[in-house]
Amino acid sequence: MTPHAPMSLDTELAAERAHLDASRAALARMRERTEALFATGHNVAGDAYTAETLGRTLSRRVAELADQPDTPLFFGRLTFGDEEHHIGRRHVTDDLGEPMVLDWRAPVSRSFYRASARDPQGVTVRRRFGFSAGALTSFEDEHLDRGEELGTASRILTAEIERPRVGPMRDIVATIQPEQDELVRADLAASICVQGAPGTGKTAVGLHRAAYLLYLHRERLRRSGVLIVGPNRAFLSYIAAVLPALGEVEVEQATVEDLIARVPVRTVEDPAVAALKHDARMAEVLRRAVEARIAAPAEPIMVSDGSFRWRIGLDPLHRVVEETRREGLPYATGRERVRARVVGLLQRQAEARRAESPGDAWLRRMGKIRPVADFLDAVWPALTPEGLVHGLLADPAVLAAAADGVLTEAEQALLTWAKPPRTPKATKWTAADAVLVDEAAGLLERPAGFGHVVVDEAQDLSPMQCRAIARRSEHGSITLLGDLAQGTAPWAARDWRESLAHLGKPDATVVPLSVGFRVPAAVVAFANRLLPALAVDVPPAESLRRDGALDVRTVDDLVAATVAEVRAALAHDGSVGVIAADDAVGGLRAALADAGIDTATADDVAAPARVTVVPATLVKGLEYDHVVTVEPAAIVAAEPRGLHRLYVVLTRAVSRLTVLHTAPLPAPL
Ligand SMILES: Nc1ncnc2c1ncn2[C@@H]1O[C@H](COP(=O)(O)OP(=O)(O)OP(=O)(O)O)[C@@H](O)[C@H]1O
Repeated sequence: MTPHAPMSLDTELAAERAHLDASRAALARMRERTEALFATGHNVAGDAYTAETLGRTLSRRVAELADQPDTPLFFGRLTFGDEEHHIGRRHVTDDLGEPMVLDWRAPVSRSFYRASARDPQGVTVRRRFGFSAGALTSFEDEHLDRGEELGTASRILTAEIERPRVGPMRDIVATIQPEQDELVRADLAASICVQGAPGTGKTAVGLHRAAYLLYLHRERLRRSGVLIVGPNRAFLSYIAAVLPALGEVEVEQATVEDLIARVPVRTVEDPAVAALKHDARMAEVLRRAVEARIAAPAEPIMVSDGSFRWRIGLDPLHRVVEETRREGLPYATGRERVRARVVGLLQRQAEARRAESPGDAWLRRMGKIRPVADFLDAVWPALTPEGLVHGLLADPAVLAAAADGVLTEAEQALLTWAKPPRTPKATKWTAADAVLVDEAAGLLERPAGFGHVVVDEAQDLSPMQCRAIARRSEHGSITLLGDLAQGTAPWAARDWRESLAHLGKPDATVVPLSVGFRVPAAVVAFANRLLPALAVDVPPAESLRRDGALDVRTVDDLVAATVAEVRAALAHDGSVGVIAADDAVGGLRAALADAGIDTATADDVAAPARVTVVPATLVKGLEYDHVVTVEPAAIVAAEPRGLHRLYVVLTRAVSRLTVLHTAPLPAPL
């Protein structure tokens, strides 16, 4: 588009609306063309494989081209001298292939986020659009060439930040801030760690970075994949719609528990035992346990092969095992390497005696022939990850051998089962066992890795969980997002360097984010009173939001006060989150139901109910427009890192926070 002559605001708004309509129509035609191709795909493809690949590509493309009527197709416009570009969620071209809307990730769009009066990057005017329910309602211009710049004073940014929240998380493409954009557009090769106070946009940055990388490295990342790791299912369902809204429909989103689910978790165990199993020293114990399964050859191999007899003596067998061990391959690969080397020795004898090279069938037969199989089972037996962990925890002698000098005797005693289950199958595994089984699996075989992994709420990962992610990102990069102040797990990180080392990315840069977009200043100030007691070294948050309200009240009857507070909150727009200690949730839900107020659970983001009652342990990463926190003292008392939990709870509010208590507030407040 070329810029028009100066117009009145109304005419200009009308022109922009016309461009929006035309862009929507063009997008619909792009989609129709793809759908038509999809319908005829199997006719044009030469063979079944091509047809299937084409079908998959096209159906993905159809999904990517979906138009969400209530999200604007573009949200900005850049004028570079006599050139103009609308910036939106995806490329839209007219029938001649001319761009009508540029994808926000395109190189040109970068200036929309980064240009400033000081460094205009060729931009003369930056325009932001205001929207309501998909309709264009206003715009705001910054004449960068005249030194005009609104920064965070932008009305449109303020309106977006202060918008009453409802339902699942939305994308922030229209208002990504420069320091966020720098992280979003960091190189694929760069692993970064973002330390940010609550509501500084860490989750948003991680999701947009995934979308950006997929745009820039489409083919490569489609093959290797992008993974988002979040703390729990409620969180994952809360963020699930963001990437599809940006046209990215193929990103895997999982909890660490999903990722490592090789054995069913059927029971819980003593926290001290779990903490020990999450300790990095367990990696060394498991490594040694695997190594201990490799034995020195004790007998030569004799094979009868038709009229021939082959024999491999102890010396060459020793050399085969030693050489393979030194190569440091995953154990299962090593086993196959030993097999291949033994067969190679047989082959050399056969060639010498028969003066011809034996064929593939012979090689395969030798690989499986009894004496060779017996030899392998004796020196390099087949192992399963769960068999290995079972063997370790069931037998104090096996554990002692592997843990000598690594774990104390008391720790070893803590680990071994008092009543060992007879088989791995009969074992009632715990969540921490699953972590050990995954570590064992990584020693046996390298898991397929992802091209990029985004880890949210990373402060709660244990060293062993970090290692599980490291195995899946060995040849890729990571974006680690978290806040040390919000660490609630017993093994929560106190220092990002340590987590990064366990993640295999010791050199990643740690970048702070400190401007908060969620929590109003008054609420941040209240929550920040907890910081000195949390024993972490993090920069405190400052809020962009001057609005919002905080109300801390002593009440006589918690349940009645909660019901009354929720009823009052429902007079406003936006979601209401009631957050209480886990064991108080049932009672509050019942009381609200008795009062005729429908409630939802945290993992049901599509629920029509505006009120959600959330256990304190599930609320990490979520936000509600109005938060009612019930009895902070009970939240703190419920777990060892209860003050950290309370800090998380108090920083969930977007507009208003009400704190109701009967017991005195925890001391730091
Ligand atoms: N640049 C932005 N423009 C508009 N809204 C933003 C921006 N950055 C963040 N937000 C909004 O601020 C809120 C908090 O963002 P987000 O959940 O990503 O923060 P977080 O740092 O992950 O918080 P927590 O530590 O609590 O998990 C969200 O509603 C998000 O959409």
